[in-house]
Amino acid sequence: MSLREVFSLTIPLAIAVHQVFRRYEIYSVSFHACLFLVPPALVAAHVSSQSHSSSSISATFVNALVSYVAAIAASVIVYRLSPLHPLARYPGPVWRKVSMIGPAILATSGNRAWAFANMHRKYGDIVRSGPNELSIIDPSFIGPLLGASGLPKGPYHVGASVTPEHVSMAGLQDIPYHLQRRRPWNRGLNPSALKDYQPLIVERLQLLVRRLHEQSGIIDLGLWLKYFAYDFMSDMAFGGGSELLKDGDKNNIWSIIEEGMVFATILHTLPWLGAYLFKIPGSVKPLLAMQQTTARLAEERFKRGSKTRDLYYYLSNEDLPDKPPPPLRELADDGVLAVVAGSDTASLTMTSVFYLLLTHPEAYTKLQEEIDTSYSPGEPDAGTKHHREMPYLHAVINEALRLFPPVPLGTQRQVPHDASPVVFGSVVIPPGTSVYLPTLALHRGPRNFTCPNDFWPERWLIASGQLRYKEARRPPSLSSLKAADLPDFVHNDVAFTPFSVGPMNCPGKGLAMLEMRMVIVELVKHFVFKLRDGWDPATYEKEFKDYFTAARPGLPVIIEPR
Ligand code: HEM
Repeated sequence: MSLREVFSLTIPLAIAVHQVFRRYEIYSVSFHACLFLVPPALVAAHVSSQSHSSSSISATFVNALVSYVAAIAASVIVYRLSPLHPLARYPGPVWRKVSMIGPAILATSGNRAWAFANMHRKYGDIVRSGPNELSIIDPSFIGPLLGASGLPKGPYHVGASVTPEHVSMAGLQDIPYHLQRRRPWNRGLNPSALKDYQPLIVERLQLLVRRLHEQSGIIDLGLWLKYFAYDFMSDMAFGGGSELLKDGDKNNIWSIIEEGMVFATILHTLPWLGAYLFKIPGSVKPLLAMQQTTARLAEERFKRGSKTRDLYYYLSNEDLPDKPPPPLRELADDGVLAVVAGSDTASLTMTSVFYLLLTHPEAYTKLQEEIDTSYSPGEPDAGTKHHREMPYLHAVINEALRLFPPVPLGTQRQVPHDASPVVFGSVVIPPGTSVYLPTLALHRGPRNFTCPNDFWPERWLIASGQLRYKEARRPPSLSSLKAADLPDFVHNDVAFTPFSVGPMNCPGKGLAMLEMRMVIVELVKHFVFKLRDGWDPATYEKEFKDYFTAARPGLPVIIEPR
């Protein structure tokens, strides 16, 4: 039988299989193997049984397999670029419409969130950022898509999990199950739980201040903030167990987290790839190292039982004696969430705050004055009672979160495959579409914020009515203008989403804000920081990378006690 006859069977088969299975997202190697191997095997068996030629069944199978896979690939590409695709009406780069492989390669560079911002500048508010993915920066979509009646999480976390059953609470796509798993997190991060965590911050903060006093010359402030954040997170989540501030990072825990997040980001982009890589020993070593390390912390904590009311006290239902603890597997899967969400994000924001203060001396002086006025010299360390009277502190933190959001792209949502399309006016989001509302692009969009790329804490005071626009200190790009020539002041709070929005947003916001305020106040009270001479401040923005949570360069500073 000729090749032409083999093709006449495999090509229609490939097109039919593509049309049936394009509606499903199945991350199973054995399922994929059946899908790719069984049809060509059937063709080869059929052709060989009919043929009197001398070519072997294995040669026929190879021909059938190659033509079948090539026909599937062609069918996928043609369909994705065709006007028949449900997202055909949305603009976007062709390479993104064709496959997620290009976006996954881009993700390795850490420039994903910046690329989304650029894409929106070129293509507008709604961009097709993947074959079945939209990115939207029209802020009026934030409430409907993320709010109480919003969409479930997208499939991105599934790819970075050892199996689809080992997804942390943050990646659960089934809304009722997600909200059920979320309840103990809400209890463990509510204001009454925070009262128990506050003394832990104080203790670690005093140690941080002591350790910084012992340093001389140039230090990496970012590294010390990572040590602090990790030690505090260990106390808060697992009842202790980490001493980075005392001993340094001997077990390379921060490298384990940072390398693991790079892999996680690639697999977020190509969730099906995870199903393969987790089966190949050594191929996702950094990601496995991160997951195994964090799962071990959670398991050990669970076995120890609670000594204090830490986060796992709530996650294991120890606060609800009538309720049995959840399975150990769930507690272990959430370990990564406690560690990454609980330490990486807050330490990043504190580093951004100091970077911004040190590159904007006027703002640094203003914050120092506010802190010095609020806290009298003899006052006990690390009190929080003045936080409410410190608008500039709040403004500086917000501005750091705006310019350098710790989850730069935000998180993914998806219209379920079996749901109806989501319709807003003329915009239709078909079933199976993943959606991003990219945080960095929203935060740096001129339609949402005046001079969006400038560090200008005063904007928050103007927006809250505490300062008049025309009388406020201005950012460099407005400084030469007369008051009468100033552009309208734009400040769209809805577009400020560092902690996301709705019932699946960040439950750690209150804790993060408390921790960040306490640390910034204490450090500014105790030390004068100066950037190391010769360090190029542009490095920070250049090296601020999106690996789901953000990676950042070190912050080399000289410190002197005040
Ligand atoms: C500056 C600090 C922080 C920022 C900017 C931040 C931001 C975020 C964002 C954007 C999400 C995604 C929410 C979504 O999918 O809609 C998230 C989720 C989450 N964060 Fe935070 N976070 C911070 C600190 C913390 C802290 C200290 C904790 C405490 C452990 C925490 C715990 C969590 C948890 C458990 C989730 C998953 C929520 C869910 O899926 O229901 N975060 N965070």
